[in-house]
Amino acid sequence: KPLALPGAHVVVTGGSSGIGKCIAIECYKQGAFITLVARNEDKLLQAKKEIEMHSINDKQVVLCISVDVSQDYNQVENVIKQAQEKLGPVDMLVNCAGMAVSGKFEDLEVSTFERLMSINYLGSVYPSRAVITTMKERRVGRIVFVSSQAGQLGLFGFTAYSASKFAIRGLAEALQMEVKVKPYNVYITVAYPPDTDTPGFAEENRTKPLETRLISETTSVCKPEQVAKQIVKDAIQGNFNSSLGSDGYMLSALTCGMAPVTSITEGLQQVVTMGLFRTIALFYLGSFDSIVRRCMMQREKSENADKTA
Ligand SMILES: NC(=O)C1=CN([C@@H]2O[C@H](COP(=O)(O)OP(=O)(O)OC[C@H]3O[C@@H](n4cnc5c(N)ncnc54)[C@H](OP(=O)(O)O)[C@@H]3O)[C@@H](O)[C@H]2O)C=CC1
Ligand SMILES: CCCCCCCCCCCCCCCC(=O)[C@@H](N)CO
Repeated sequence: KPLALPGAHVVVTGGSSGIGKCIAIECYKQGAFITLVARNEDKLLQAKKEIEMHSINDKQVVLCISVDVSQDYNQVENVIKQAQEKLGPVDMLVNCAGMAVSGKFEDLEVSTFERLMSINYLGSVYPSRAVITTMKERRVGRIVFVSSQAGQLGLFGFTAYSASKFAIRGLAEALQMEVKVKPYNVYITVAYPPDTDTPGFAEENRTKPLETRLISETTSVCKPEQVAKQIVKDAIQGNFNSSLGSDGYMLSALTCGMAPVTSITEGLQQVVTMGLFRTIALFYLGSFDSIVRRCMMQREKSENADKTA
């Protein structure tokens, strides 16, 4: 039942940087052929070189495609066709292209809501839509969506980002029910990574509100290699949920809702731990509220000091 990566064609959107690049490396190390999809060509070529250093045989190929996954469906469909002509039908698609912008609701531009929804949500719909028919016909396939812990709970500063990451889950839950029926043999995975040390994370931190930073620090920053390993493992296995670390585990159990279970053990664990994790969550929520209150008082204080000065 697990997908065999040797010789498989894996497409990674956002594969030129951060988590996506590490996912590509992880698959390449296990013998896959890779298509990287992102916009900037220099970054793509740089990543290709880096990935190729991990080859395990001399047949392996890394193909680069420069396209914006969030703009035009026909364009996305065309580049996927090109990739399939060169490396064969897509066995696994990893939707990792995405970005985060944080700020208070009233401080975010309206265009930021549109942009994050385009990149994080529609940018996952288009490539998936372009590969699904062939996957169902061939009765082989994995589609991975990279959401976020911020796609499991809403938090201060992430009105635009959390919504776009929650949307991915709705898509994945619905799609999963369409494809999992045995004959199709297509499996959907949603990953919920914590803060991860990537170029995108460094960029996002330059404008992050203090509240968002302090609340996020509840979970520690992970290495992208570690996150990638877990995601690839869960995707190969066909697990619907992919999370990392003890807080990742707790969050996924707590927010399982009507998500499908992959094993009886997973279902039993959710049933047994739900009450306990909700209790723990209430304490976390209390601490988040007090962070927000403290920051507000701090701000008022410094504003008053400015006025008197
Ligand atoms: N780092 C973190 O803390 C976390 C990240 N995530 C999610 O993981 C994913 C990857 O994050 P991370 O590795 O940090 O990001 P990076 O910013 O390091 O990399 C983003 C990648 O996506 C590509 N990309 C961005 N926009 C588009 C687009 N419109 N079309 C095609 N490619 C695009 C970028 O290339 P280019 O700009 O050249 O197009 C780049 O390859 C994102 O979806 C993010 O939300 C989830 C949880 C935590
Ligand atoms: C039982 C309950 C356990 C509760 C644990 C709560 C932990 C909350 C922390 C939320 C962190 C959000 C990280 C977002 C990462 C991300 O996507 C950005 N870096 C954007 O890239």
